[in-house]
Amino acid sequence: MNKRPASRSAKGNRPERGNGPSSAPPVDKARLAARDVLKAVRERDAYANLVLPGLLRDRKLDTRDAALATELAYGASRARGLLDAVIESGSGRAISEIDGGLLDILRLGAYQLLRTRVAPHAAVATSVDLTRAEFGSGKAGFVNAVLRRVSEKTAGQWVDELAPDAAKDPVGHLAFEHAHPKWIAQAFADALGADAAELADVLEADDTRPAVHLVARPGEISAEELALVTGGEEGRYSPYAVYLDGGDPGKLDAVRDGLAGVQDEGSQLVARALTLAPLDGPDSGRWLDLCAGPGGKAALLGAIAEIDGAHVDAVEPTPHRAELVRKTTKSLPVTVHVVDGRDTGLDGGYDRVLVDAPCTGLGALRRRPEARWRREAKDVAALVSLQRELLASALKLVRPGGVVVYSTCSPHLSETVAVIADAIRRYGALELDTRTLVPEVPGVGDGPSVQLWPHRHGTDAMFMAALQRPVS
Ligand SMILES: C[S@@+](CC[C@H](N)C(=O)[O-])C[C@H]1O[C@@H](n2cnc3c(N)ncnc32)[C@H](O)[C@@H]1O
Repeated sequence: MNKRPASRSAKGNRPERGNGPSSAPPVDKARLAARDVLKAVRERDAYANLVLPGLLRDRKLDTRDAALATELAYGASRARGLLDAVIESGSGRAISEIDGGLLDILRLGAYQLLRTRVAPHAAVATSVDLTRAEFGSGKAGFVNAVLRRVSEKTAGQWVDELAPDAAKDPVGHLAFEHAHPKWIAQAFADALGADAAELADVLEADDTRPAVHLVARPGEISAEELALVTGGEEGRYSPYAVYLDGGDPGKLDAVRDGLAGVQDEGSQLVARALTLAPLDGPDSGRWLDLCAGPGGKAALLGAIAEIDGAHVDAVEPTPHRAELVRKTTKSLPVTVHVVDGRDTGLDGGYDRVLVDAPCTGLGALRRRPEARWRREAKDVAALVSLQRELLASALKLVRPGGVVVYSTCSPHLSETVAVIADAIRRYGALELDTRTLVPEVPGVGDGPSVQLWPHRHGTDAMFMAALQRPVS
């Protein structure tokens, strides 16, 4: 099991009183913030990465406390399945029998014990303090007893004791060890195919905080200039990408002024591939983004369209997401349509159509800490039928000889190659060698489609395939 980077011990964290009895001992700000994130995720299905930043701001946590709160909140959210198995074993109770408020604290404590270098006594003591402050001494005794039992074994020993047998169920074993639901680990193994030996690396990459990727808007600023003004590093693959080590990209002048945006390099490659795809016949400049919200790819397509003298119609049925597309594409040759991509009412004849389909998002789990425990295998079927309908609609809207690029931020085979195979069978679309549209990127699979991976490329696990509508 991987060890997280050093986290500071409880000592030195500035204490704060919880909501409990005034005689309760103080609890530190960072752990209280992390606990409140776990609580929001559990009680109101909140997204950890949306709750935490506001909370850090409102409570004015200093840099060190904010870093610890982030590490604990995100880490415990990601590792939930593993932590719960250990807590069940340590408490002798099913998770469903443990009060939710105590469970948040136990998860936080177990995470510190198993996956950080926080001193065990500090992990236990701060959890007990937090419990006593909020729930009283009786419950604090329970938390103390459970965490002491958790601390009796290392992470590796817990895995040896609780994970499925590696010889009989290798995927189940790795899934447990790397804190992923087995169905997701299996989906990754299926997509890796002959390279399934890389499964541990993919799972590990999901637990690694991704670098911030910026996109330098073509026509506004070059990646070289953006790297210079931000102190970042030019991307390896996309000519528009710049990597940042950290910090708040929203505070960068280039982002505030609209010269650059935050966008995973894989997404940049997808939008660019659409503009590079060979057409049968001339490009009249009619481009369509059929699933545009919140507008990351539409903005890059719009910027390239401006240079190429083209125009982008951007479709998004959800009004508030359509508004986001409008904001990101302001002053670009992009028209937003708040309609369903399956029935747009738009005139066909487009040269290039992007279907960046709604999907399980399994390829972007590193960005959404709790997402892996929220998604269920049964979600896939409904998404696949929507994906097929959207791709069918795109193939009607594109002109003969025009190109549709279908993409997902998921490597799940049902959402990727199976959707493409279905479209080829039903509509006679011709599949292009999509690898030629990302010529600088190695290791994208055996083709004709392209699969990117976080552990190989540092991008989200984006899939893309280019289909051409036959001329006759
Ligand atoms: C993966 S996101 C697209 C991300 C976007 N291309 C970007 O780069 O920012 C999928 C989008 O499809 C939208 N969507 C869902 N159902 C749709 C439908 N029936 N027609 C068109 N878009 C749909 C979702 O609201 C969501 O905004």
